[in-house]
Amino acid sequence: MADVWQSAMDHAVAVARKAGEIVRGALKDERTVMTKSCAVDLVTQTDQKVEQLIIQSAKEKFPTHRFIGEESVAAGESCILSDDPTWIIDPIDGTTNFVHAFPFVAVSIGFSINKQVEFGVVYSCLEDKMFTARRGKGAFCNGEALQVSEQADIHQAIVATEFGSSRDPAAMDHIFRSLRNILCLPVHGVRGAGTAAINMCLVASGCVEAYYEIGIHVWDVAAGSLIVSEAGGVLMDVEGGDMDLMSRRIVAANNTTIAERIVKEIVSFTLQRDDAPLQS
Ligand SMILES: O=P([O-])([O-])O[C@@H]1[C@H](O)[C@H](O)[C@@H](O)[C@H](O)[C@H]1O
Ligand SMILES: [Mg+2]
Ligand SMILES: [Mg+2]
Repeated sequence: MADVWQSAMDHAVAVARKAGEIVRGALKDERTVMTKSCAVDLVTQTDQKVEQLIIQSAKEKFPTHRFIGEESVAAGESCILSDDPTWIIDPIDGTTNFVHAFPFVAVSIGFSINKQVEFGVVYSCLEDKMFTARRGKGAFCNGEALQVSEQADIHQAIVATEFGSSRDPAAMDHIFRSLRNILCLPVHGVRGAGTAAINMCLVASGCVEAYYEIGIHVWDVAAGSLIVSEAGGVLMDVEGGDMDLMSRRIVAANNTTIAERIVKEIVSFTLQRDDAPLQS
């Protein structure tokens, strides 16, 4: 049988590369910065332009597909994951990095069918690394197969996380308590690239053992989640159990031992789900 989703994946790779060129070009110009939910939740015209490019080009080729895009949702579109083929787009993951020219910025495109990610594309545009994964077919970086680290001892691990873009004092409290717990296990180190998608690609590449965060959105992690699992890693909720793409929480690790050990140390909290009904 013909591989019906391959042409969508090929298109995602091509448009992510084009988007990356736009991002690299925009770094040469002054960037106009706007804010969304709070003073540190940044967006630029490049985020919006890149999202439009990805959605328009995919809509032309695949008119029946659905789209969830970070900047479209910010503009009031709904964020419901249905069983239909759906493109889940973060046009610039790492907008704060982009604004400051901190060199980790990604274009992230996940594609789901029946609420399951079928392929994921993360283009780390400043490193020129194209991460791809297809369900059941492995994960790759610039065509080379990826494999997670074999480390099972948390004391020998590097763990990635982020502070996110909320400064809600109660949430910060939980975040710092989790961070302290994990640092003091001790682990070898804690790192953060400033982009959820690249952190997940680092797990898939075997450079860090795990990444966790509470506060991410579906567009930050849809593509990366498949890249991690196809590289042999595992996904979990921060309280253990299955990861839920719309729950805004994730643990992505090289194996279950490391994931469960991290879960024990996370002081969890809940946020409004991505698919919560829009408030009028
Ligand atoms: O806003 P954006 O740059 O696309 O995405 C953000 C980045 O991935 C950041 O590392 C993470 O901490 C936030 O939770 C995300 O929202
Ligand atoms: Mg993002
Ligand atoms: Mg973004």
